[in-house]
Amino acid sequence: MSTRPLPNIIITGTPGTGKTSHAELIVKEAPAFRHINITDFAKENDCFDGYDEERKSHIVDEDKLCDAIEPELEKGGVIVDWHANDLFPERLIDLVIVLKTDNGVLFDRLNKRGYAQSKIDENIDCEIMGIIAQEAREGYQPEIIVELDSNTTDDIDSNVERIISWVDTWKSDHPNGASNELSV
Ligand SMILES: Nc1ncnc2c1ncn2[C@@H]1O[C@H](COP(=O)(O)OP(=O)(O)OP(=O)(O)O)[C@@H](O)[C@H]1O
Repeated sequence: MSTRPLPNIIITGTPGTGKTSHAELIVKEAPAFRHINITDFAKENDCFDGYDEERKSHIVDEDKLCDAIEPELEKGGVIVDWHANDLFPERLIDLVIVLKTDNGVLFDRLNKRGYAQSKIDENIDCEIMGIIAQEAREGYQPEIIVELDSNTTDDIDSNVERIISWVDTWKSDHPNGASNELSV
């Protein structure tokens, strides 16, 4: 039976909420983890299926992506960084962090990136409606989903501290790792 010695954690949220900032700090504090930015991973593993001109973004072939990432998740210790979250196999995911940012703060971050107004509006609407948290609830058990504020750099520090402390608890609860098989 294959096991993972470290948990897999999804860091998700509307674009600009701070997924990459959190993932990078977690890996700095806990170097046994690997940060996988799904946009980069999809590019490296040829998982794109066309380009959305309107949104100016690549369309990901989710089946291909799942096939490519599954062996990585089976090894454990992956921090998945992506706005979509419910396509990763539930049996391989231990914690889902949904980052939330106040509208005004998010607007400033996206505006600073030079996003078109339509793209800013789309992302702010996504945040207001809680689309990403809803998606997480559809894909995973409620007890592994945690919503955290990401408005300030102090939030990043305290969130990362909380996540590292959760990892320590997970490790003591799973001295032999977690099973990669589906539990029935
Ligand atoms: N909690 C925070 N406090 C202050 N600044 C933040 C915070 N979170 C993110 N930022 C800033 O907002 C910008 C976007 O952050 P980041 O790239 O981490 O977001 P993201 O969710 O990974 O975005 P994307 O989905 O587009 O990759 C960066 O300039 C980052 O420094």
